[in-house]
Amino acid sequence: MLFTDRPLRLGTRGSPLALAQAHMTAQALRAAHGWAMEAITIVTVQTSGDRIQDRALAEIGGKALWTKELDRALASGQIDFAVHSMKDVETLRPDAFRIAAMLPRADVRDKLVGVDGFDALPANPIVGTSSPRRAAQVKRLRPDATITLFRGNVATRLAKLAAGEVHATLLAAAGLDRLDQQDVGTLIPIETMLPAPSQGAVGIETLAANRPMLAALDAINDVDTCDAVLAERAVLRGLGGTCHSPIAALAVVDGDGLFLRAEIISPDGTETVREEAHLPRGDAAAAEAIGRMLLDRASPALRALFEP
Ligand SMILES: NCc1[nH]cc(CCC(=O)O)c1CC(=O)O
Repeated sequence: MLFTDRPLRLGTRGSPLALAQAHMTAQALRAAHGWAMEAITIVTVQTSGDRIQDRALAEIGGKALWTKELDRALASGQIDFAVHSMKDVETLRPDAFRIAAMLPRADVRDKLVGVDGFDALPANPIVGTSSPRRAAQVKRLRPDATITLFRGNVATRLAKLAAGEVHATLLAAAGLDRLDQQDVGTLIPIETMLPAPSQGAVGIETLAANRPMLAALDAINDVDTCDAVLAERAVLRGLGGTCHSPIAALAVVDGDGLFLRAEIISPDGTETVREEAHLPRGDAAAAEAIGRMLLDRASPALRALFEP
């Protein structure tokens, strides 16, 4: 039985990927609780990140580009819960909100789209990405590459590639899979490109005070995904980093604990600092310490990228 006398309103961004993730979330909840189709209504909310398409997000510098408007809708009661790509959620969230569940994580890897591999790129290739992490990792592999700013949703980026604006671009396998475009691009091994913290994870947020909603969401929480993603986000916190910093981190469940890999990379790709560690699950302090260790071992120039 639904705990309200009206449908629950699930807030999401309006991009095709966000909508696909919202439908997955609604489906998981209906299946877990035996709810009817009508039990959940999807409400789209435009975010600042969706609206601003012509500048690098790192340049805008504003926080919470993908979450602010959804937060407001949650706080004002326009929606009951919200779905996010965890990769786009800031590491420090207001106390009033709670990430109550994560769906089982999808493929965490990046894909190279446009050519079959980095070796197949021509000399002095042009690669489109707006991710500082991907840009730095590409420069590490191909110092002759020029990075060009590439924003917009997955379809927009694929159209720019098809129009010949760049030789290649990078996209998350998770996003392509959820858009039913699993044939696009070539998977890059994590040893070559360690993914962004939280890549491939979908999080569902509600108000910390909304107990029935928290309980309903708990039924669809994937604990392994949640523990891994929380550790990756703790590394980010330890570094003082944001999604605008060249940081990669991936935790995977390993026996009773987690195996965590993390790296920071200079924008020109010439300096990489890496750490690997086995951690207990739920030990945020240990994961934050990995972030600080990376900084301690970085050159002053690289460290400066993380100073507020
Ligand atoms: N920054 C945009 C964004 N946020 C989440 C994903 C993909 C899905 C995911 O990582 O869960 C993407 C697109 C991309 O990086 O290709």
